[in-house]
Amino acid sequence: ADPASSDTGEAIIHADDHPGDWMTYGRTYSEQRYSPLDQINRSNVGNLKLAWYYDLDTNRGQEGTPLVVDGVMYATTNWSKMKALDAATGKLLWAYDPRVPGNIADKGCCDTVNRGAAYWNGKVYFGTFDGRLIALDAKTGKLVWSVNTIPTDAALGHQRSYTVDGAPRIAKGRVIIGNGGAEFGARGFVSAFDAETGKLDWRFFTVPNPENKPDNAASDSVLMNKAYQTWSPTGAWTKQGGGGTVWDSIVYDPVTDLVYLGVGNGSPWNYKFRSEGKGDNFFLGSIVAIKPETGEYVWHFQETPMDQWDYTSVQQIMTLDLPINGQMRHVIVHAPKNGFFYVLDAKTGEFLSGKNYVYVNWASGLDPKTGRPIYNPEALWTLTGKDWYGIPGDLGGHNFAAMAFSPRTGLVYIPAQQVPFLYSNQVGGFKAHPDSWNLGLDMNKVGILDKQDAKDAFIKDLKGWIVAWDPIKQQEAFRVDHKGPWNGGIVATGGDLLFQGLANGEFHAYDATNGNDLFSFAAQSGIIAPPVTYLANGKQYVAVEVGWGGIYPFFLGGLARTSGWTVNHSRVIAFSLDGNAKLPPQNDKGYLPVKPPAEFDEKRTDNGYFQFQTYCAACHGDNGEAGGVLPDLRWSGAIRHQDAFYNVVGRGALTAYGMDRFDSSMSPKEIEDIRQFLLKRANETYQREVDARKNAEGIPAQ
Ligand SMILES: O=C(O)c1cc(C(=O)O)c2c(n1)C(=O)C(=O)c1cc(C(=O)O)[nH]c1-2
Ligand SMILES: [Ca+2]
Repeated sequence: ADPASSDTGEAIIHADDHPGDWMTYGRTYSEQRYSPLDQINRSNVGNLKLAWYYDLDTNRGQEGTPLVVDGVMYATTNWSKMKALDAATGKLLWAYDPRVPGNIADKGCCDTVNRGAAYWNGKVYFGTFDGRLIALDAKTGKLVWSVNTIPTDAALGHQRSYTVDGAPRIAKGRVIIGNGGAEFGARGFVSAFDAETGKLDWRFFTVPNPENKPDNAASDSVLMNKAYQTWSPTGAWTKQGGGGTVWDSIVYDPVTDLVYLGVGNGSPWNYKFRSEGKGDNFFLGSIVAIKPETGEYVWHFQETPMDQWDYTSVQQIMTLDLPINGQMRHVIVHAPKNGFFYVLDAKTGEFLSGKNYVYVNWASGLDPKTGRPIYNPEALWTLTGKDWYGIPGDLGGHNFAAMAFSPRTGLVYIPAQQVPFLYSNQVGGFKAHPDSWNLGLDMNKVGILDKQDAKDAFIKDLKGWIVAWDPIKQQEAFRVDHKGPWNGGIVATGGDLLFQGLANGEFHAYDATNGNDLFSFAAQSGIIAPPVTYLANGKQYVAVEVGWGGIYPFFLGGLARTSGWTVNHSRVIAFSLDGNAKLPPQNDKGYLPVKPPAEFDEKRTDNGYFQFQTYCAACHGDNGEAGGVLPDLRWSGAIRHQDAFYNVVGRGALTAYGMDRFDSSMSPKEIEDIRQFLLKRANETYQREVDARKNAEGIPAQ
C-alpha cells in the first residue's frame, strides 16, 4: 500500500495524541466514543452556548457522525449528501450531492439516512443510498473515484433491494462497506475497496449461496463448509437471499488485527418460511471476525440463532480492555437488538459473559458456557404458529444510536429503549410483494388498531432511557429516563460528561458519574444522531446533527409522537462555552389538519387498510397517521380526488421527492381502496388533531 495511506492508519491508532480531531466513525478504532477533551466539564457545562448552526437541505432523519480533521467537519446527511464545514464557524466550504434518484427511497426500510463518512490520506469516503461508494478530495470536494458496491450477480429478481446508509470504515488502506435490505429480500455481504484506486479487493458474504456454490468470494470456504448446513436447502431464503445484511457496524481492531462485522436479521424474518424452521442460520445475528487483507474468516459468535424477530447484531461493536477474573482481557462489548449485553474475547470470540441490559421476554437468559439464548418456547412464534408480543420488538433494546464508554467511570452508556412488536405469521404461507417489506408477517396485525385499550397498553410499554452499564459486574449502575424511545447516540468526555440529543428536540449534558442533568438546549427538532466533540483553534466544541426520522417515526407514525412532538428542521448545531448564536424562532405548528371530505366508501376501507399497511405504513405511519417526517396523508390534498391520488401513487408524480410509483405493485382499484381508507382515518381523527393544537405540546390524545 501507499506509505502515505498508512500514516492515516497510524493517526487513527494514536487518536489520543491529537484529541482535537474526530477522524473515524467511533473516534478511535475501538469505537468507544470517548473523547479525552475536558475544557467543557461538569463545573462549566451549565454555561454551554450555541456557537453556530448550519441548516441542511433535507428535512428527514439525520443519523450522521460528523468527522473532524484539522478544523474541517465532514458531515453526511440524509439522501447521502456530504457537507464540508469550517468546524469553528459552521461556514460551508464545499458540498457534494451524489444525486440519489428519488424513486429508490422505498428500496430501503428505514428512511434515506446516512450515518457518516471515513477519512484516509486526504480523501473522504461515504456510501450512497443507491449503493455507490464515493471518494472525494477532502480539500476541494472533487470526485476522486466512485464505484457501485452492488455486484450485478447479487440481484435477486424483483426482491433486489440493496441500499447503503452505514459509514464505511478503513483498515490498512481498504475501505470496507456493507449495505441494508433484509426487510425486502437481500443476501448480506461486505466489500473491501482499495482506498487509493477504488479497485475491489475482496468480498465476504454473510449467508450461504442458495445452491451452495462458490461465489468467488473470501467467504466461499466457511459458507460451504460451516454455514450451509445450518440452513434448510429449500426454504424461502433460497429466493429471498437469507438476509444477514451488515448495515451498521464494521470495526477494525488494530490490537487483534481483525475486522468485526455486525451481521443482521434473516430474510424473510419468518424462520418457518425462511428455513422451514430448521437450523441456526449462520451468520444471522452474529459477530463475524475476518482478516483485513483478505476477508478470510477467523471466528464468529452467534447471538441470535434462529432469528425471527429482526434481532440484528449490527449494533455498535466496541473493544475495551477489562479485568476479568483478575486478568486483563481485550474484549468486545456489544448491546445488540436482542437485549443482552455480551462480553467476548476479541481475539477468539470466546463468550465471557452476557446479561440482559433491558427487559426481555423472549429468553430467560444465556447459557453461561456457550452464550446461547435460553428461549421462551412461546417466543418461537413461527414454530408455534401463534402470535407473539415480543420485547424487545423489531427495533431492539438498542438500535443504531451509538453507545459510549468512559474509562474514567468504567461504564458503558447505552441509548436503550423498549418498543414491543406483535409478531404474527403471514396468512396462507409466504408470499412476496414487489416493492414492499417481505417479512412473512401478517402486516395487518403488526399495526396498532385505533382502539383505546390496545393503544393504551402499547403506549404504556414504550420507553426510552440511558442505561449506564457496568460491563464487569454486568449490571446497571444508574439510568436516565427519557420521555419515550428513539433518542440520539451518546458521547462521553474527559470532562465527565455525557452528551445526548433526544427525540423531543432537546440536547442534554449529563454527569457521567450519576446521570444528573447539567445542561439542556431546545434544538427545535428531534435528534437521533450521536454528538461529537473536537477542538477548533484550540477551543472545544460539541456538535450534533439534528433531524427527526429513521424507522421509528416512519413506521410507528402517530404513536412515535409520544416521544415528544417536534416539527422537523434538519441542521448541524455546535456548542462552545463562549458561543453567541441563536436559532431563528420556530413558527410552524406542523401538519395542520385540513378538514377532509365527509364521504368515503366503507366497503373499501378494510382492503385499503391491508394495502396501506403492506405498501405505505413503513414510511407514512401505522394506520394512516404520520410521525412527523413525511407527509401525513390524512391531510394531503391528494386524497381529495381519485385522479390526483392515482397520479402520485400510481404514476409517480412525486418520485423526485422520494415517493416511488406503485402501479406495478397494486392495481388502480387497490390504490383507490387506500384513498378510501385514508379518508376514513382523516374523518376519525380530525377533531383529535385539531384539539391537539390547543395543548402545549401539540400531541393528540392517544
Ligand atoms: O435488515 C436490514 O437490512 C436493515 C437495514 C437498516 C438500514 O439500512 O438502515 C435497518 C434495519 N435493517 C433495521 O432492522 C432497523 O431497525 C433499522 C433502523 C434504521 C434507522 O436508520 O432508523 N435502519 C435500520
Ligand atoms: Ca432489519
